[in-house]
Amino acid sequence: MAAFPFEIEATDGKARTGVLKTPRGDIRTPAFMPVGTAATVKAMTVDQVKDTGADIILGNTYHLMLRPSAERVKRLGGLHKFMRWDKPILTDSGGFQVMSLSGISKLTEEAVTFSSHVDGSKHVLTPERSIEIQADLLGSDIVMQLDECVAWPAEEARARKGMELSARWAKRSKDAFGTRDTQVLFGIQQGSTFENLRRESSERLREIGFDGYAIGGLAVGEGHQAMCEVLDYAPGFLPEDRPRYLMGVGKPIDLVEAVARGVDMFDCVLPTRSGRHGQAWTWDGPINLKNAKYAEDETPLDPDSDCPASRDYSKAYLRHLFKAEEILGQVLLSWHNIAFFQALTAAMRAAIAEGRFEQFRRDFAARHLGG
Ligand SMILES: CCOC(=O)Nc1nc2cc3nc(NC)[nH]c3cc2c(=O)[nH]1
Repeated sequence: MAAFPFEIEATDGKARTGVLKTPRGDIRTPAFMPVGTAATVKAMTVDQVKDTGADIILGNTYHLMLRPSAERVKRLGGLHKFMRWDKPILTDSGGFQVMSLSGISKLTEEAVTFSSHVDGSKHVLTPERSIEIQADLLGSDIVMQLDECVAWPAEEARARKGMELSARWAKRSKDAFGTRDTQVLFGIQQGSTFENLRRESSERLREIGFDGYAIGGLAVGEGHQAMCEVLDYAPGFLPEDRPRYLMGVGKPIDLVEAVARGVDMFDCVLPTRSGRHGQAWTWDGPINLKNAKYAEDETPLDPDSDCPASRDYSKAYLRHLFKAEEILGQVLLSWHNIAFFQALTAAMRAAIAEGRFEQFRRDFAARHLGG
C-alpha cells in the first residue's frame, strides 16, 4: 500500500490531473514546486509562497548539508520548523548539485566525495547518507534516491554506465529508506536520450518499487525539442498510477508540453532566478522590465491575478526598482513569477478536468510564443 495515495481525477490524452495526498497536505497535480535551496525560496517569505497556491516546495540537500549542516537543522526541529513551512517538502539527494556546484568531486561505486564550495571542507555522499540527511535529519516528506545525472550529450556506453549505477544506488537507497508511513521515496529514471536505456532504467526501478518516479537526466542542455522527443516515450515506461516528476523543468512551454506527455510534477529555479534579474513571466511570454519601454507604463503585470505583486504595482515602478537596484524589485518579481507558474499549473489542472487540454495547449502556445 503506497504511503501517499495518488488519486487521478481526470485524464485528457496523456495528460492527467489529480491529488497526491500527504500527511502535511494535498498536492494538486500537475504541480510546480518552487525551489527553496538554502531553506528559503529566495527573496520570498513562506506566507508569500503559500499565497501563490504552491502546495509543496523543494529543499536542496547539498546546500543544507554544507550550511548550516543537516545535524544542526535536526537539532533545531527539522526543515519544516526551521523555515516555518508546514506543507510538504521534497528534497533532492544532492548528487546533481555536487556535480554542478562543487569544484572538486569524485564519483565511485560507493559514493560521491567532494569539497564544499562554501569552505572547501571534505564531504562524502553515499545513497545511505543521502537518505539519512533527507529523511532523518531534514525530515522531508518526499525523499529522492541518490543518482548520477550524466552530462549531455553522452555516448550510449557512458549513458548506460550512469543508468546502471543509478539503478544500483536506487536499490541501496530503498534498502536504507526501509518502510515509513509518513515519508516516501522516489526513484529516478536515467538513460540520457536513449529509448532502450530509459526503458531498462524504468524496469529496474519498478522491480525495486517506489512511491513515485522522477525523470532525471533532462534539461541538461539538450534543448526543448530533444527533451520532448524523450518525453514522447519516457513517462509511459513508468507506472501510470504513481506520480511522475520531471526534474529541473522548466520554462512555461516546457511544462505545458511535458504535461501533454504525462508528467505530473516539476521544479525549476527559473521563476525565482529570472525574477531576481528583472525578467517577468506572463501569459504573453517573458518581458524584461529593465527595458526603457516600461519607464512610464502604468499597467500592472497581470490585473486579473490575485497576487499583489502582479496586480497592484505598475511596470514603471517595478522597472524603477530594478534600475535603482532596490531589493523590493527582486521580492515583487519573484513573487509574481511564482504566482504565474502556479496560475499556469492551475489552468492546466482545470483544462484537463474539463477535457479541453489540447485547446488550452494550442491557445497557450499561440499567445505565449506568439511574439
Ligand atoms: C530534485 C531531485 O534531483 C536529484 O536528487 N537528482 C537529480 N537532480 C536533477 C536536477 C536537474 N536540474 C536540471 N535542469 C535544471 N536537470 C536535472 C537533472 C537531475 C537529475 O538527473 N537528478
